[in-house]
Amino acid sequence: MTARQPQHGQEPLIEIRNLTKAFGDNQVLRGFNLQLFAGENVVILGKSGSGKSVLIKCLIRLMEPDGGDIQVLGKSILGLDQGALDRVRTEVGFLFQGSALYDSMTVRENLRFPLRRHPERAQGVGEEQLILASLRSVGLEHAIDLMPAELSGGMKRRVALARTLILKPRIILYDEPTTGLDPITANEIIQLMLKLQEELGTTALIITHDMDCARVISNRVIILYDGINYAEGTYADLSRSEDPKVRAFFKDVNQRHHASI
Ligand SMILES: Nc1ncnc2c1ncn2[C@@H]1O[C@H](COP(=O)(O)OP(=O)(O)OP(=O)(O)O)[C@@H](O)[C@H]1O
Repeated sequence: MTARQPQHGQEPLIEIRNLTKAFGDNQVLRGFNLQLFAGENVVILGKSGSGKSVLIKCLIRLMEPDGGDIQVLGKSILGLDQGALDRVRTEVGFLFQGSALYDSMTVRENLRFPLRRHPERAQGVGEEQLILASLRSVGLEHAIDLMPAELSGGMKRRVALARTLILKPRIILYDEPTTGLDPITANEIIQLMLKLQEELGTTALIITHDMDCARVISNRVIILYDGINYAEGTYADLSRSEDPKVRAFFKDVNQRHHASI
């Protein structure tokens, strides 16, 4: 399966304008811009320490930016109070790096957790039905009574994804979705992400180091370099770029490619 081409609507679901963030003298974001349109998978590539996590944390206000603006579904989120922010967060699901399941809870209880914070999502359907439907969408209905310790790494990632999906977010932020998985399991997660894009029409912003993931999943790639959106394009376009900083990202991939022909 390959990434479905999105229909670019008029309004981006997320728009980041001129975002800045520093820690003392360390100016991490220096005017980052991004538009995320309905139905697309956008990958942000950046080397270690370039500010990818800072960017995604600002996007859900786990961290306050110093300047710029972040609009989600047409509204600036920077001035929102906690209640309004919680409502926005039901539209923006976040898949944490490493799954972050509660170890002392079963899969069912892990999935019930977000519903307790947002009971309105289960109204008229019922918690159990939503939990089952969400597990079904990741192919893990049978794991409902298991504990996280009984799951493989790939299953944990899928349960975490089901927990994110249960609130039916329009946008999913994936933080390194394939890190720590073997190549076969990583590919299963990538295929699942594509299936969700296809079947549920989700829109995704994906932070990754994994060039295979970026190649397969992305409709568009943005390179975060020196605190800005340094380069942008399809994976295929960027992989042919003459810019030395962009080429550095694709060097290993291109070498592998040339070695195999
Ligand atoms: N809470 C913080 N306090 C001080 N400095 C921070 C904080 N969070 C991040 N930084 C700094 O911001 C910079 C960017 O960090 P960030 O974690 O966003 O990088 P990254 O691109 O996600 O890296 P990686 O790919 O290794 O996860 C780093 O120099 C880091 O030390």
